[in-house]
Amino acid sequence: MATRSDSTAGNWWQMMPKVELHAHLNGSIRDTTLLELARELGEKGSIVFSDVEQVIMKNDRSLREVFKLFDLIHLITTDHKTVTRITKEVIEDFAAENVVYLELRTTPKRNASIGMSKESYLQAVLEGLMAVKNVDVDFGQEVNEGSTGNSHPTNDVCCLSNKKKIYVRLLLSIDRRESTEAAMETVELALRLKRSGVVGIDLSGNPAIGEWKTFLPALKFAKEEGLSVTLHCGEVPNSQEVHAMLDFIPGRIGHACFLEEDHWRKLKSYKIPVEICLTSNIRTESISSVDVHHFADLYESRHPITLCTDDSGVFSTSLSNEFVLAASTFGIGKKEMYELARDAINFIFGGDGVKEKLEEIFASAAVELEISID
Ligand SMILES: CC(C)=CCNc1ncnc2c1ncn2[C@@H]1O[C@H](COP(=O)(O)O)[C@@H](O)[C@H]1O
Ligand SMILES: [Zn+2]
Repeated sequence: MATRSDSTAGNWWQMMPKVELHAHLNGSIRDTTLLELARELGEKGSIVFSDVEQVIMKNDRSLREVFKLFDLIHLITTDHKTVTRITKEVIEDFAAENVVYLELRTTPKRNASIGMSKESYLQAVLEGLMAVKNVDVDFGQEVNEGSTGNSHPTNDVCCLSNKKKIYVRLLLSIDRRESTEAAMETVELALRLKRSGVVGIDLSGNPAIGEWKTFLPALKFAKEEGLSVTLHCGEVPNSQEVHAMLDFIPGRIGHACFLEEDHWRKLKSYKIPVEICLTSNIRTESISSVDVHHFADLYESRHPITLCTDDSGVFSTSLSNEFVLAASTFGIGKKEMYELARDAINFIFGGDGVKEKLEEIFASAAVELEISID
């Protein structure tokens, strides 16, 4: 894998504030970290390092291979200490390229052999947010119930003025391998952690596995209880499921690669925002080449869209890189790309207070970026 700090992204694109709404924690892991952890496990004899190295270093991956890689990543990363480390690094990496608001999603995992429950997995993620040192992280945690003071403290409230700041909110993913009960457990966990920055639920995992009716009760419950929901939708051809997903009217959908004409009509009439992951779709061959990507049609028809990385580590990309790719492929100017980045504020699952702050950040960045906003 190439490194994710991409020299082609250029400075202006890195400087531009960005909103990332579709990033999987374990897919955003630094490849240097993944290799280091794999080497350690190899030395302990738990895995054969050279086998792992081969899978990690492979650049083009089919859908099946991507999910094989995820199983491997989970084998390497899933203990509390490592989850904390990865979370910390992922936040630092996004903040370094001026992502100012990040909705980070992850699948709470249970691993009885190391005493891990879905809840303790999430605690390890929260510790990762707290562990970030070089950036202020506002993760929406309400510490002092009933207090009229700052209900959104950061990891380090003492030094706010000197550091970059990133707003981070969490989405808990339901894996398509899971049962209705397991999905429900994740939603209940999300509800318990609402005060710790969890704002919604995602449905992801291998799209060739699982049935919509298995997840629907948990997703309905999430919606009824005020959690926002985003769905991986149309990653493979599955007309019935796409219809059912759109009729659920989720807060957003991701990918939308295999939608047919009547799906597009429905999507547009419901105005459901789409998380666009260009590099991911090309790498997994869901879309044959970037110039025929549905981004173009959605952008031209002014449908709500937002550019995202999906798995910046696995697909060797960055959000700045996704903006460069869209701008160069579709011939879109900097001002329009800035507007695309800014308009993603409308589709975040975080509250109105955060939206206002983000509007301010974008407005002041416009001056620096020499963008004149009307
Ligand atoms: C192959 C292909 C179409 C990839 C597109 N992208 C994805 N589609 C569906 N689920 C995903 C994708 N990328 C990551 N995930 C989910 O996110 C997990 C990794 O992050 P985490 O462990 O939840 O922190 C994966 O195991 C998988 O369940
Ligand atoms: Zn995804």
